[in-house]
Amino acid sequence: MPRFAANLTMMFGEHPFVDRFAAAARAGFDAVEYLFPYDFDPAAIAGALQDNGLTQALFNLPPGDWAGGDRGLAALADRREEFRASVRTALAYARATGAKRVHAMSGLADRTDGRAMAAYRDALAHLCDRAGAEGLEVMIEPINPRDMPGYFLNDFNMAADLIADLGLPNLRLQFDIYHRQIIHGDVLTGLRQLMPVIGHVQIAAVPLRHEPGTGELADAVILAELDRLDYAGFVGCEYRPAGDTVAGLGWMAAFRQG
Ligand SMILES: O=C(O)C(=O)[C@H](O)CO
Ligand SMILES: [Mg+2]
Repeated sequence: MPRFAANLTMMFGEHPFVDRFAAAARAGFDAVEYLFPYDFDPAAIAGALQDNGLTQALFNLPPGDWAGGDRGLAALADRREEFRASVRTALAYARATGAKRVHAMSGLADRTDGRAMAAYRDALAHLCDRAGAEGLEVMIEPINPRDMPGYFLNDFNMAADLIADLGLPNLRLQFDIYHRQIIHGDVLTGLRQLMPVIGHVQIAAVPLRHEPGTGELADAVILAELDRLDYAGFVGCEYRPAGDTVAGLGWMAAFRQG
């Protein structure tokens, strides 16, 4: 049975961010993820987790100036020191919350640019070293170019090759089923081939990124395949509810019963 984590950036938007933890717990989740906790004190996030009996599955490193268009820093050759500062910040939140994995967004850069690739490799080596010393895994996630034009890591084969080539023991793939379907399709084969390097999975319907089961994929078959492959990690529910979050959770009950 997949262990679902509510994505509090996208779900439970009916509530202010800090109240989404309680809402997720009331809805039956025992784990959460989100993009960025940095508007809040680490102790406040840790308290919200503890008060509601929740595990922190994943969160992202600071992405740079998100409102200004940044989508991560790792592949940005001119932002090396800022990236390294973002590592220190993220690790402080991981320590406070007990999170065991972080996602480093690559940023917007041309994947054929050798300087960007060198910066990315250097950034991942640095992050994996610092995170590994604290028992954490580092995720990299291919993101589809329709949602994020110009994103450096936009291909699952590129991510898998990089993980193999870098050989960093705690560098893993974040397999977002939504992005996989848009970039390549062939979701089940991708899961079967890449399972040895997958550290986190996320799910949403394609193409509208609403509740699983409402799009073009057989999401129940995909989730059953994760069980068949003995995937023991989290499945982040990184979708935008079509309406009220709780009213839209029927897909999960049906899956659990099925
Ligand atoms: O967009 C996604 O799919 C993510 O998981 C990132 O963390 C943020 O864009
Ligand atoms: Mg994702």
